[in-house]
Amino acid sequence: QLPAGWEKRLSRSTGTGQHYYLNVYTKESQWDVPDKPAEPSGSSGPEQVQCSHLLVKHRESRRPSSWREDVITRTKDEAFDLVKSYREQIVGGKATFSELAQKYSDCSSARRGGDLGPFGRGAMQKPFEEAAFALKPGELSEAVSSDSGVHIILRTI
Ligand SMILES: N=C(N)NCCC[C@H](NC(=O)[C@@H]1CCC/C1=C\[C@H](COP(=O)(O)O)NC(=O)[C@@H](N)Cc1ccccc1)C(N)=O
Repeated sequence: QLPAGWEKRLSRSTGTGQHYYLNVYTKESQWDVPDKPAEPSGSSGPEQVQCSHLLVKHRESRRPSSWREDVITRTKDEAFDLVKSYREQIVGGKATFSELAQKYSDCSSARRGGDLGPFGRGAMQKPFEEAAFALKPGELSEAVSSDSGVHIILRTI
């Protein structure tokens, strides 16, 4: 008899008829026979987060163009330096995240102060997702590099 919240499943991948155990709440699976009731919230943290971001693109960005500049030629290093200076202004209270995102973000979300709305895992590029889901609400990330460019991420919810 399994503890509450677990289902015993037959593994198709191993083919040796091995059983694994599925947490019916989080859909996370494990090989070991569970010895206590399944936790409703998995170890992968929140289901969804809401974030704003400020994106500085560079010449190696997957799409080196934005509403701000038709052809973006700054180098990746210059993008990192810009993002760090924006982060310092925000942390130092010289400007708000929203003001700087509206002025400087190379993402169309700039017009909404960088707000991306709520998203779950799987929506954003991996480096962006990992950084976003590691933040607590209200926390500001360090510079994060994705194929789009260099971001700072503010988790709002
Ligand atoms: N809400 C979603 N699910 N929208 C799809 C996100 C696709 C996702 N995007 C990213 O991972 C990066 C990080 C955040 C923004 C972003 C990239 C680009 C800018 O970079 P570029 O694509 O020119 O390289 N901005 C966007 O996508 C915008 N539509 C985001 C947005 C704008 C306004 C309102 C809501 C969302 C991806 N898997 O590529």
